[in-house]
Amino acid sequence: MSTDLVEQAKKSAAYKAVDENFPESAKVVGIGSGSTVIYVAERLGQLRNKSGFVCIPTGFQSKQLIIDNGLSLGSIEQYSNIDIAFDGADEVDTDLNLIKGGGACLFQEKLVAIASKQFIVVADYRKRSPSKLGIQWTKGVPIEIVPNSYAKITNDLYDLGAKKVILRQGGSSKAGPVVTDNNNFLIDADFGEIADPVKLHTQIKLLVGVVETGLFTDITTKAYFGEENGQVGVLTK
Ligand SMILES: O=C[C@H](O)[C@H](O)[C@H](O)COP(=O)(O)O
Repeated sequence: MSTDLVEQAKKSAAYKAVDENFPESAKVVGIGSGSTVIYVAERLGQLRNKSGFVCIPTGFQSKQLIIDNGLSLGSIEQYSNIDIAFDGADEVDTDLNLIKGGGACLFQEKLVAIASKQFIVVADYRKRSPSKLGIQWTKGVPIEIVPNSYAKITNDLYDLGAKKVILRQGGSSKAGPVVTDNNNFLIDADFGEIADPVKLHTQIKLLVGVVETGLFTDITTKAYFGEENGQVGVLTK
């Protein structure tokens, strides 16, 4: 698989999503996290009226994207009504449910997403599931947790039917677990193919110590997929 092809797919999806959805009247815009949304920020930075709206970040990387592209930075505390938000996804099912959090940013992403009138997903062709979640993205559902609850939650997730539960590690970049922008830990819990994402999200969310899950259900307005052939596919409810 060519890296150039994937990169071009991300860029095409992001540019088209901005061009087709960004309202001239938008005053508050949510900016997601990850490698695809880089192109959203780039495109927004090319707009003539870029000083006419404020951008709400979903984490450290997102904040840097806003600054680097000459956009105005605001906060969710100042602006809790967002006109439109753009974000990436790790997997999108045919009902526009998502798995997010592969880059450890899911909590702030969900806060911005649910505060937005329109939530537009941008992704490359590898993220599109032919049916349910858990088919394309097999690393598990990312779950942000309060650090000292990880052992208990790990057991609880197995009780809920998880096949594999991993406390995400920093790898060669950090000895020990990944720490999120909110100073929490992340668990990746593999449930295989997810028949009912709303039910699974609810069950996990009820566990003591869980801050948020990477299952985004009933939030997405549209998803843009950069395809291998250079086209962009759009999925709408
Ligand atoms: O935590 C990270 C976010 O949920 C990202 O939006 C997601 O992982 C997709 O990222 P990318 O665009 O790099 O595939």
